[in-house]
Amino acid sequence: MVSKMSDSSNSDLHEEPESFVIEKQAQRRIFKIIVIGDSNVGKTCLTYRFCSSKFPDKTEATIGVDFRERTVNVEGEQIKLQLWDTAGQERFRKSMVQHYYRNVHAIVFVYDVTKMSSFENMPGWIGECDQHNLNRDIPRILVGNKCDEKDKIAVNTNLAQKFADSYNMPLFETSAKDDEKANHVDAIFMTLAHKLKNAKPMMPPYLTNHSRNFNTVQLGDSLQKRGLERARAEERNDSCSC
Ligand SMILES: Nc1nc2c(ncn2[C@@H]2O[C@H](COP(=O)(O)OP(=O)(O)OP(=O)(O)O)[C@@H](O)[C@H]2O)c(=O)[nH]1
Repeated sequence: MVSKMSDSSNSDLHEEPESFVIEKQAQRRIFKIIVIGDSNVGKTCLTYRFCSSKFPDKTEATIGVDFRERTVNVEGEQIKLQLWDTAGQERFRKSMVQHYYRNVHAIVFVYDVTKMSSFENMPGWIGECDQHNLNRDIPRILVGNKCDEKDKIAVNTNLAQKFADSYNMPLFETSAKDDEKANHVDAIFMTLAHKLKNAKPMMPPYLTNHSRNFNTVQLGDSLQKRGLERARAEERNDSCSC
């Protein structure tokens, strides 16, 4: 069973005096990344792969949210990525939803490449972020998981890429399960870490004002779906032989 909280650090702090370690940790920037998408797409496995460097033996549907952390070195700075692995099932999300969306620094949207409905639901997840006033400028990444299931692929790369482009997000197709893709999973989160490091300096989440109000315009459902429709239309044009 996966652990609720793990911190895999690549720093060599163990050899430093305790007071120095505490001081260094106090200065360390923490970035909150939420991982969202349908139930069963592999959010828990992806975050576990990144934080514990392995595929979990067994997982159960996430209830509310699980947290995992990993400290990474980005261009000489130790930054802590705090991953919020959110429940995909509506009944396990309800009570926690407000907490997910506070003080978010980056978002990872996950779908299952073997399940078209999980991709088709992406506009809904993006819409949920908009409804909670998440700024469109915060880094976002689209991840198609379970690429190891080569015979079952239902969402082709071209369609996913067009969709990602329409939202200005990078697309990563990967597998939390495939050991050979472990570096790839790391690359996804490290891409975000680099983007976050170079963003404006931010206060750690525990120092920010939780009741902050945002003025982002909320987008309607129809606008959310337009990205998916546009990706589909462009794909039809691409595959037309005329
Ligand atoms: N083949 C394959 N199976 C995977 C992969 N990642 C996850 N799985 C399996 O997919 C199932 C769901 O994985 P989870 O990580 O629990 O999915 P989740 O998105 O966190 O689900 P919720 O907690 O309900 O939101 C499990 O049986 C995993 O073993 C992958 O990369 N490849």
